Amino acid sequence: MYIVFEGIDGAGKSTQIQLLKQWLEDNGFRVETLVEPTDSEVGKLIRKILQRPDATTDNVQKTLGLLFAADRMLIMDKLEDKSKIIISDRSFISSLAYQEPVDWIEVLNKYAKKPDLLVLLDLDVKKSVARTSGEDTFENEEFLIGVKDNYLKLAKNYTSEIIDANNGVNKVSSDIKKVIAPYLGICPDCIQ
Ligand SMILES: Nc1ncnc2c1ncn2[C@@H]1O[C@H](COP(=O)(O)OP(=O)(O)O)[C@@H](O)[C@H]1O
Ligand SMILES: Cc1cn([C@H]2C[C@H](O)[C@@H](COP(=O)(O)OP(=O)(O)O)O2)c(=O)[nH]c1=O
Repeated sequence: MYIVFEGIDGAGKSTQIQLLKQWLEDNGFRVETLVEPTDSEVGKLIRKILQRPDATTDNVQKTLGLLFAADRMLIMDKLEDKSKIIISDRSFISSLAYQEPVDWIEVLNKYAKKPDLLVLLDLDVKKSVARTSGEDTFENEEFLIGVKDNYLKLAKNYTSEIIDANNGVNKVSSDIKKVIAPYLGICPDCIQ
């Protein structure tokens, strides 16, 4: 099963993926976690470009769209592993939410694997900006308001669960477990 966590910067993806991984392993599942951008040569270049002051300009955004698509091709084989649950921190859906024009981004990601389940952590933009160091020029309110709206529209195109990420860590984690349990045959009532 390929599960993708999405959400704006600082939504709690990394935090929740670690908690979910531990819980699934405690329930007897084998789990592998991935992150986009990856730690490949392409991913490293992306992280460098993200810190440019002009990262949100049209041309740099189009460059990033190309690079993100190239970067994720390097992990496509890992997503086919049926022996474990793959949980990814971001996916091509991030490109559809952050970059534009969407029709071009869709073509670039034609060969990207679609998730069996999209978990969208929906966080207020003000909390996102407060939580992130503001390193990447993406982490500004006006830009992230658009990204948040894009995610809510995109979620309708996939098997998805939208989680209120404004709650405390444990409440968010419990909400995630409750919605994921049925997909994996775990009894929801067994969850604290
Ligand atoms: N539910 C939460 N409430 C308050 N702070 C949180 C919550 N979840 C995560 N954080 C904090 O917000 C920051 C971003 O969390 P992180 O899991 O790295 O988000 P993401 O991976 O989506 O960027 C971290 O400092 C983390 O400790
Ligand atoms: C994977 C991906 C990420 N991004 C953006 C989202 C983030 O701002 C940044 C990735 O940095 P990241 O370290 O993932 O930030 P965070 O975990 O706080 O979201 O790149 C895109 O714009 N398109 C993409 O396809």
